[in-house]
Order: sequence, then structure tokens, then C-alpha cells
Amino acid sequence: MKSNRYIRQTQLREFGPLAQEKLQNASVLVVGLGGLGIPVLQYLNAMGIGRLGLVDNDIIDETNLHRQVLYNEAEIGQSKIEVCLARLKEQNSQTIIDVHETFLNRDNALGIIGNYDLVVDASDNFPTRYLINDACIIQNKPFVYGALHGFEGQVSVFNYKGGPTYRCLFPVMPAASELPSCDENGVLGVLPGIIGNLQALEVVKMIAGIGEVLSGRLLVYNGLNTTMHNIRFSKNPKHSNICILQESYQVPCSSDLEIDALKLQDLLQTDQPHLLIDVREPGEFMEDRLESAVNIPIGELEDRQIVFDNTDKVFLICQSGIRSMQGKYILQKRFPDVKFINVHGGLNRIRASEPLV
Ligand SMILES: Nc1ncnc2c1ncn2[C@@H]1O[C@H](COP(=O)(O)OP(=O)(O)OP(=O)(O)O)[C@@H](O)[C@H]1O
Repeated sequence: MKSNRYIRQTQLREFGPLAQEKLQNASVLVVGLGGLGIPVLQYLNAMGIGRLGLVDNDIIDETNLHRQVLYNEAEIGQSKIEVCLARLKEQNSQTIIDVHETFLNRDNALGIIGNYDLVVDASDNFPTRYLINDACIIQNKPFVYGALHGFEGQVSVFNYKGGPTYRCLFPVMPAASELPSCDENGVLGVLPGIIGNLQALEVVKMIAGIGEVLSGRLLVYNGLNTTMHNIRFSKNPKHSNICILQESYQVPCSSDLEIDALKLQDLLQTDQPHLLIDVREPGEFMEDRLESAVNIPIGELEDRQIVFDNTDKVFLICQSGIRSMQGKYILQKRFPDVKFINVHGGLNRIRASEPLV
């Protein structure tokens, strides 16, 4: 008997029964069953992706519940993958679901990823993200990236039809001191829902062959002022020719290349020559900026001419400290003799500390 299950999406002229059939024939691996992975899986499963792969080895914690909305109170302490499997089966009995009850690592990545058409990175750490990137390059699979920090989220599609990869944008893994500390890992429950849904949409567009895939563009969503910016970037063959996985994927130990945003203003008032580069988009810069900042959007850092004069320190700032950290890597590679310092916490941290007028 013909089912009406997908009729409300097959009715869309640009989508139609053919695209539905493509979803049915597709396989997608989702790495991480947390804040991002759950909305991704619920929608891909509901929309009729034929085969889904789940990877995670975590258990449900009470602090997950405000954003990982598939899990409930009675399931605290239970395996995420088991609970997910049961829920997804209830939701759509036709989907084939593979479970990989493990963390993706250097030894299992190629074996697991090789079985799927594309990968969704819904993890929460840099080693996993770089591992997924490298394994996807080796196996020629696209991967959909999503990341969160505070009220900001990022989405992109890497390695799509030979397009730019994660390393074209962020060549090397940030060092330990450049990562947000544990007490700054807060996330508003709804934000992963928004970012995860954008990831799911990119998956569906790629498989169905509709719309314009977010390849070569980093979408930055700011939940506080409800803005979305696209940062364009291109392929860099230096960073995208990968044939084997690295020996290990670990956050490197680190140095002193970061300053707390609250200390920045004191420092700017000293006589020491400095340059403060704001790597946000021009629209964001016009809305709010520090007085001495010059604006060079992150997408222009690779090519724009920059004059350092006698400056021995260059500070990089953005809204939350994430894009500026990424900008630091781009500039450090271009100008190895200059000291670039990321402003940790960015403008958000400075503005939050100011008294209300
Ligand atoms: N290498 C990996 N392989 C598979 N899953 C991973 C890997 N690294 C992280 N994950 C999973 O990705 C998910 C990320 O979820 P999320 O960012 O919402 O945070 P969490 O780890 O559940 O919670 P918290 O950060 O509060 O401890 C987690 O379930 C985590 O176990």
C-alpha cells in the first residue's frame, strides 16, 4: 500500500518523489548523540533517510536534559546510544539504524566512516573534529560541521565535491590554553537545536541535490542579536591534501598567546605599540567596536595586506573569542615572526562587564 508519510515534503516542486527516493537510498553517520546530534537524528530519521549510523559511548547526565531533548529524567545514567536507538525506531520503523557504541578514534574512524555517504560532526571537541575532517578527506566524503560557543553557533559543509575542508579554514588544532575553560562551557538549551537543524538541512540538500550547499562558507549565527553571517573561504591545497591519519589527535600543549578580554582594555592604555584587529564582518563591526580596532573580516585574513609598523603585539578580537582564535592561526602562518594574541571572551565579555546606563 502506498504511504502518505512523506507527502508534505514530496509535494514541494523542487523536492518531489525523486528526492525522497534519494533520501531513502542514502546513509548518514552522526558522530555524537548530544545537543547537536539529537536534532540532527530526529529530523533525518523523520524525513526518511534510509540508513543512519550512530556513534557515541556516553551516558545521559542530568546536565544534558535542558538541551538534549530526546532524553528524559528516568533515563539519567543510561547509555545514550541505547536510548536513542529505541526512540528513533519508535519514530520511524523503516530506517535502518547502525549503532557504534564507542568513541570515534584514530583506530576505528576510517572503518566506521567508510560505510556511509556522508558524516555529521555533532561532537564537542577539536580532536574529534580534526579526525573526522582528515578521515573524510582520505575517504572523499563530505562532512557537515556544527559548533557552539555561548550564544554563537557555526555551521559549514566541508570536503563537498572536492571543496574546502575544515583545515582550509582552521589549519591546526588550537592549544589547550586557547580553549574555553570548563566554567565557560555554558550553552542555552535552544541553541544546539537551531544549529543541529541547520546541519540536518545541509545533509538533506546534499543528498536531494537541491539548493546551494554551505560549502566554502562558514555560517555564524548569533543567538543574542539574531543575526547570521556568512564567511567565505577557499580551498587551500596545502591543508587539504591528506593521505593518512596523524599519529595522534590531541589538543597540543600551549603557550601564552591569549589574553582575557577584561585585561585587554588596561593593556591598550599603556604606551606599548599594538594593533587590534577585529575579525568580525563589517556589519557587526559598525554596530559595536573598540575604539582602536581595525576591521579585517576573517575571510580576508589570508590575503589582505597588513602593515605592522613597529607593533610587537597584535591582538585579535571578535564577538565571543572563537573566530579570533581561528584568525590567529591564519595570521600566525602568514607572519611567523609576529606575536598574535587572541582576546579570550571577545566583545561579549567586555560588554557584559560594563555597568548598565
Ligand atoms: N570522538 C567521539 N566519538 C563519538 N562521540 C563523541 C566523541 N566526542 C564527543 N562525542 C559525543 O558528542 C556529544 C556532544 O554532546 P554535547 O556537546 O551536547 O555535550 P555532552 O558531552 O553530552 O555534555 P557535557 O559537555 O555537558 O559533558 C556527547 O554525547 C559526546 O559523548
